[in-house]
Amino acid sequence: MTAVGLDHLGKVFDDGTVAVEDLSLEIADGELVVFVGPTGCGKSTVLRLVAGLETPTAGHVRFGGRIVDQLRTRDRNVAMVFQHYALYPHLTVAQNIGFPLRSAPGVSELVARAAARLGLSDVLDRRPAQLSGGERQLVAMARALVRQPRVFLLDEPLAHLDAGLRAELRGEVAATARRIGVTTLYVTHDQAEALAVADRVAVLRDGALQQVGTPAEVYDDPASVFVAAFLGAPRANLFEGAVYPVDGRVAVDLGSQVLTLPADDARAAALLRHGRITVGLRPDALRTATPAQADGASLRGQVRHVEHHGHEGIVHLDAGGLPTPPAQTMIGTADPAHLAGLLADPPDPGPRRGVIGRLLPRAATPAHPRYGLHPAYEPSADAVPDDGDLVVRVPTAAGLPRPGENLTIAVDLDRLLLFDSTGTRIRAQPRGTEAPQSRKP
Ligand SMILES: Nc1ncnc2c1ncn2[C@@H]1O[C@H](COP(=O)(O)OP(=O)(O)OP(=O)(O)O)[C@@H](O)[C@H]1O
Repeated sequence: MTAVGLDHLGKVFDDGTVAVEDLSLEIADGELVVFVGPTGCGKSTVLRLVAGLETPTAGHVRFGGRIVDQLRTRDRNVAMVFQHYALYPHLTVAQNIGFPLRSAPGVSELVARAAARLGLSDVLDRRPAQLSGGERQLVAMARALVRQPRVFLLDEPLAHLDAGLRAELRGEVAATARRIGVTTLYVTHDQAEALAVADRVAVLRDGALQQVGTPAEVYDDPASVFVAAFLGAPRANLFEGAVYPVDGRVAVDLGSQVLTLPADDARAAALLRHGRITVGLRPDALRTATPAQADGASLRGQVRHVEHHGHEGIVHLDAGGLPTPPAQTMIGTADPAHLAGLLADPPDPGPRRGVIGRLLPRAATPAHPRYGLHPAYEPSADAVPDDGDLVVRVPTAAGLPRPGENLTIAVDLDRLLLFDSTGTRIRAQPRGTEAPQSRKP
């Protein structure tokens, strides 16, 4: 078993496609790291580089401290399982699992052990056609593990299974990798699967590592708006916001509603350096409240629709927020020059005019003295699109609201996620480094 090191790893294909860019990561012996990201972000290429199926154009791959760039795949002792595995239809399960060992001594014992690890002991005499899809996938894994590889590479191993089986098997896959203690790199585009199985999650975007951490770290403490948006379902609510000081507090203006943080909030000083921000609210950082409980940490909204999920409802509210453009969350950061051009010269006519119109500077008011770009919610403009909804989880036991109802939503301010215009998280500052305007008189 082996620690795996990726040192400034890069892969540019002959046609110029940059699949992996300057990726550095240390994966501990026996650790299970899941690479997750949208399609085309370079996940599979990372696995292929580790396996030796591709040659890096920059950087190195290390196994146990030794650079393995020159080693051929078969000399690296890695086992790979792909989404589309191929079992031999005319061989039994036992013969399929033992196939990589051919006639090595002790095959039947090794096969029995690998089968037992994956719960396949009772089906060893069957042929693949007599197995379920999930069992076939487990046979492919057992076959990969029977050679006792140094590194286990799984590329979307469950992607072709239906959702129920996927959820069932992902626990089994993770448990098996941990039981064997083999260092595992696991690729998926399914964020729920990543959070469920990983020791650490590595989030990739456009070939570059965005963040790596335990599932709790990347979910609760995302480094960027992309990571916040990519991980979690329902997705984090993301709204455009403006920040300014007001009455000794810091206002986070969502256009038609304002959240306020006390000036001594550890994030206040950093926040006040940004006029416009993106505000992230995870649905589980919100809960319904009575109007009497409302203070600076609440929002109001009218229920648009409710999805019943058995134990809970997912409630969509119109809270008047202006959604963060997808370009900023999922595809790329909006180019400020491009945005400035649009603001100066909005396209006319067109469906985007309403949205851009709401971004245009509005007249300064005493409450908004310093910043021109407030996301003003204009009821007279185009209807707010559905993706501007505030999404909240409500336990079914508490009784689900009905469309049209007006709700007060308490916001857990400690879990308010704030991002600057480049999508980078605005974090609390260590004491003593606050900007002058946030200091108490
Ligand atoms: N042989 C190749 N030649 C040129 N470009 C390639 C090659 N293989 C992959 N790419 C490109 O490299 C990028 C990363 O591909 P990769 O398969 O690693 O992504 P991925 O994150 O695994 O995607 P998916 O989730 O869709 O499998 C993509 O833009 C892809 O089109």
